[in-house]
Amino acid sequence: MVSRNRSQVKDHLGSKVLNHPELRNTKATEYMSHEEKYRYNLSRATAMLKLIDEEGMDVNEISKVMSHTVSGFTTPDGNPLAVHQVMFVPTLMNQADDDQVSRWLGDVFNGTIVGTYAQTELSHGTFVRGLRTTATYDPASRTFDLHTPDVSAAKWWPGGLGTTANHAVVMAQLYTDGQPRGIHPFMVAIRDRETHRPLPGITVGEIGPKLGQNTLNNGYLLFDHVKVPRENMLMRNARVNEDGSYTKPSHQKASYGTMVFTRVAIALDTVDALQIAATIAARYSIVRRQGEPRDDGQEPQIIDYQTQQLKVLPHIAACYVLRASTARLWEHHTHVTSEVRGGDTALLPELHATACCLKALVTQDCSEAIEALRLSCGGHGYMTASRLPALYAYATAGATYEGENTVLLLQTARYLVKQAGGSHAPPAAGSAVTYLSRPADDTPFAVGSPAAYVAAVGRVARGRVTEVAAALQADRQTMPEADAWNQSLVQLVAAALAHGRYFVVREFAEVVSQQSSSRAIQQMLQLLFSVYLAHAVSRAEGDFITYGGLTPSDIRLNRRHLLRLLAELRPHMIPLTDAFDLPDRLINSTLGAWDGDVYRRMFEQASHSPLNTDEVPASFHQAMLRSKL
Ligand SMILES: CCCCCCCCCCCCC/C=C/C(=O)SCCNC(=O)CCNC(=O)[C@H](O)C(C)(C)COP(=O)(O)OP(=O)(O)OC[C@H]1O[C@@H](n2cnc3c(N)ncnc32)[C@H](O)[C@@H]1OP(=O)(O)O
Ligand SMILES: Cc1cc2nc3c(=O)[nH]c(=O)nc-3n(C[C@H](O)[C@H](O)[C@H](O)COP(=O)(O)OP(=O)(O)OC[C@H]3O[C@@H](n4cnc5c(N)ncnc54)[C@H](O)[C@@H]3O)c2cc1C
Repeated sequence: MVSRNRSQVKDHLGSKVLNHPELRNTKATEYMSHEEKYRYNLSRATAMLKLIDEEGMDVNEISKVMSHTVSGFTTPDGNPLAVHQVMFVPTLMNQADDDQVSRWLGDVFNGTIVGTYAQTELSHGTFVRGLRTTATYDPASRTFDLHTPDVSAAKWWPGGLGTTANHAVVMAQLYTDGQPRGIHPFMVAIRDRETHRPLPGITVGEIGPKLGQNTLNNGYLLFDHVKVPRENMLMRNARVNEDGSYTKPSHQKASYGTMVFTRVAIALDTVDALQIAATIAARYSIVRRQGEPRDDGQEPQIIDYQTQQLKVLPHIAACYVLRASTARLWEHHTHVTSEVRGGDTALLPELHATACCLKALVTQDCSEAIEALRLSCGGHGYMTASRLPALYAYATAGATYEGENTVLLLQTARYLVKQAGGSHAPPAAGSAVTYLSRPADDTPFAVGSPAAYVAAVGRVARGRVTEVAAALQADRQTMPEADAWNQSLVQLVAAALAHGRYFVVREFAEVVSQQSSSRAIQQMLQLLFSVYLAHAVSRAEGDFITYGGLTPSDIRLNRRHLLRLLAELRPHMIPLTDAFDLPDRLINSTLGAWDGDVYRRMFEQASHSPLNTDEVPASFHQAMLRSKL
């Protein structure tokens, strides 16, 4: 199929998904049991998978179908096949060798093999080198023995593992020739393909309810000396030969590639959730009137309160700014992955550093923003039917999975301090860290000049990174490395976030400067950028004084400037969120429908409460009257 651009894909999806015979009719899932919800979400996830197959979509198209905008409609409680699609299949494509790909991929695509990515264990998630599931090679039988030494080493969390998958890519400590070789991926059958019963030696099940995403079907998995053929170790990178000899991968962390891809996908996708939340809050803030009537006799629309503008409008600007940088990261990932497949891993360290940093920055910003948007809807934002709680649950999961955010920011910081100290290979042309080896940009700060703001954001990043690099270097002279690192953790995290912010604003500056199709669009992008920048300064005033070259007077001016910009943006709020092009059925919120008919929808959803079926529910007689006796 010919590759389509973003909006064509959206239109195409709009008709394909919203009119699909197995997907178009939705049910409210709030009152379903855990099992019913799972069945409902699984059957819709399966229909979606078939659609992807029928359409022959490429990875970019699949990323749109899997995006939260669409998957929130197809699988509102979490997609039990998400990890199959986003992690299991990409792991096979990138880490299995050609023979293995041809052996498995047919069955993956015809739906016989359904998989998960089983890495995290009960006692280890972050510290991957500490995983304790073992895979010990026996040259005599040419098999690996997969084993869980005790319950704390049980795999715990993999999505779809609970009751959906029949295979898993298992990350385990490889032992061969009597030597530990580190973490490697193994393709393991965990359930019978026909009966779906767990295979001998396998203990598997679902882990239980969570904050949200309850049909992701997260599971546990234990191995009791399960034999796996040699050919099931994924061998594109490292190899174990028949005699047990070991060939190292071309890059020490080659087997971490799936995590890099998924971090990039999560960063891109969490912006989708923010767009939905921003649309809901914007529409509600227009419809909702409350307060002392004004001269026209009407109570004010809540968006006309300055405080409400601050709660809502900067997050609309963030949707535009974060969308640009995450889309850029996605393209960059595609480029670096093809280089790596060709054997050139030079760009991998920086891709890893950028993916870690953006995944963390975006999920942190978006979950904080969605919570602010929920609060901006007052009491009604607390209702499930507003959709805001589920959007929050989705975004905040992204702050933990695929690398807990603090841990990921420390990975970025590690790269940055090495760059600042010159102890890493110099950055390639076009690198995002060249600013660290150049003099600081001394463009004077001026309220109203985006370029001056971008320069200040750059000075904050540079100042943060060089300061913590120097502190770390000094501490290293007097204490062990681990203690020196620990002394600087908080500042390292702040430095990585500041670097991420600089990356984001530079990318958007480029988008604004390259936009040439319409003057009006360029002006609107400039206004959005100004709001984002002024808000970024207002969130980190101390940093901008300490490192950014701003004076207390600049800070005061920026506060006023931000409020003026918000008033300027306010009339454009609805067109700017309409431009996300989200049909009501995809938004699925009582507060966020296009027609603004909020109160009727709220009543309508209340009518679904099973407690309203009878005037007096049976429970009253069973529980309350009895307790009076
Ligand atoms: C198709 C798109 C659709 C969009 C839809 C999106 C929907 C989203 C739904 C997805 C559902 C997600 C489900 C969630 C799944 C999971 O959570 S899977 C489990 C994920 N787990 C983690 O992320 C664990 C985090 N921990 C780590 O990654 C690592 O342990 C660590 C913190 C990076 C440390 O690793 P370790 O091996 O201990 O590192 P060191 O030995 O200390 O070495 C550090 C050096 O290695 C370099 N490095 C580390 N990682 C990478 C990498 N991935 N690539 C390249 N290089 C790497 C690092 O930079 C250091 O280099 P040097 O400084 O040069 O030494
Ligand atoms: C919804 C969901 C889905 C998931 N899906 C999967 C899946 O499909 N497959 C899979 O394998 N896993 C999955 N996971 C697991 C997930 O990847 C881990 O939970 C995540 O990587 C965090 O690891 P952890 O739980 O060990 O956190 P911990 O590392 O225990 O974090 C606890 C605290 O310790 C801090 N901390 C830990 N180490 C350091 C350090 N070195 N320096 C500073 N602070 C540190 C953290 O910052 C955090 O504050 C999923 C998790 C969730 C919530």
